[in-house]
Amino acid sequence: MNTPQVGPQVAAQPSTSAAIETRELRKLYRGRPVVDGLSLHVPRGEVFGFLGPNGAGKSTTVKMLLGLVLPSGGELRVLGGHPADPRVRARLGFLPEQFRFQTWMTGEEFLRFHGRLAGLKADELRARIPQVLETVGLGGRGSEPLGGYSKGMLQRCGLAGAILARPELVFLDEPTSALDPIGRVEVREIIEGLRAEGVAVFLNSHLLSEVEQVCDRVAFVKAGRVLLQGSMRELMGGVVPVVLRVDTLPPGLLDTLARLGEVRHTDLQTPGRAEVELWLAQEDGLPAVADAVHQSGARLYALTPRRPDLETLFLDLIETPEAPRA
Ligand SMILES: Nc1ncnc2c1ncn2[C@@H]1O[C@H](COP(=O)(O)OP(=O)(O)OP(=O)(O)O)[C@@H](O)[C@H]1O
Repeated sequence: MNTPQVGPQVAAQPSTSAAIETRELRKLYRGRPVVDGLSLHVPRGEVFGFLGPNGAGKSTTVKMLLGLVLPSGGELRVLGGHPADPRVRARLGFLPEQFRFQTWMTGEEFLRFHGRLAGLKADELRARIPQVLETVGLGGRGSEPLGGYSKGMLQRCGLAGAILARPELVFLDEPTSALDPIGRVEVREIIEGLRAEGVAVFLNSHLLSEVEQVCDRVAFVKAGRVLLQGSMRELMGGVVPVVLRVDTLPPGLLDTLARLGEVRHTDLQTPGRAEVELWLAQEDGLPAVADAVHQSGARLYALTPRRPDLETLFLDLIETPEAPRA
């Protein structure tokens, strides 16, 4: 796949408004709240991860943001307007999790159909379709019927459809569920390419490692409420987890490390090798850790800052019965 050129050529309403803004958004099904006072803020050009357990209300939220489901209460603005407005809708892209394809169409026909619905002209589509097929790794396969595509190819084709009309905001619902590891990396690159073009991406994914790598900020939802939202660094309370690997732990080294940060885990299972996970208050603490190891006489083999671990945070939050509300 190539880095996409998908940014808005001419923004319909160039604006400083947020990509998504909701306040106390609610949806009741048969009197039961499934989205229950959801307040979100997603700036333009940001990749936003929307996380939560099954049934948390993620898809319902996305449907409301797309104007496909009517909210029961609260406010929402998408690209500064309402998603029911065709001028706003034309600037949105969407890859649903359960895509139903017209299997008798070829990939190109499918994209032409969606492009025409999005208001693109025939000559624009002639240039644009091969471009997006190339971007999603389907270059040269567009003339084949969708009925003969693999699951991964169909998901790539759906992604091509989502970015075809150069949207300013793209909703991707589990965009890599059918993809192999190479495909996942490629989709990550596409998302990064979208961000570089100033396109906002709203990403629903259960693959937390994927979200961790690509998202600027995330929100955790449970039972239709946001438990927490912020940048990865903010969510971790600003700490920098580091892993250090040494040949041995001389007496006193662990105490010194505990004065520099919080020792979270030690692994002394392997002879001739010790690993310590240390949470530092800031990155500036790293040289002092290296000095402490050196002064203790141990040999330092690795000192690796780690990105915050979303999975640990997710499980902590989701499993806490009365988790705090953002
Ligand atoms: N059309 C509907 N009618 C009645 N209940 C619905 C409807 N759509 C969703 N729900 C209910 O709303 C709740 C939230 O569903 P939703 O699909 O939004 O969750 P989700 O977070 O996307 O879940 P998953 O991760 O499993 O896809 C669920 O309990 C679901 O049964």
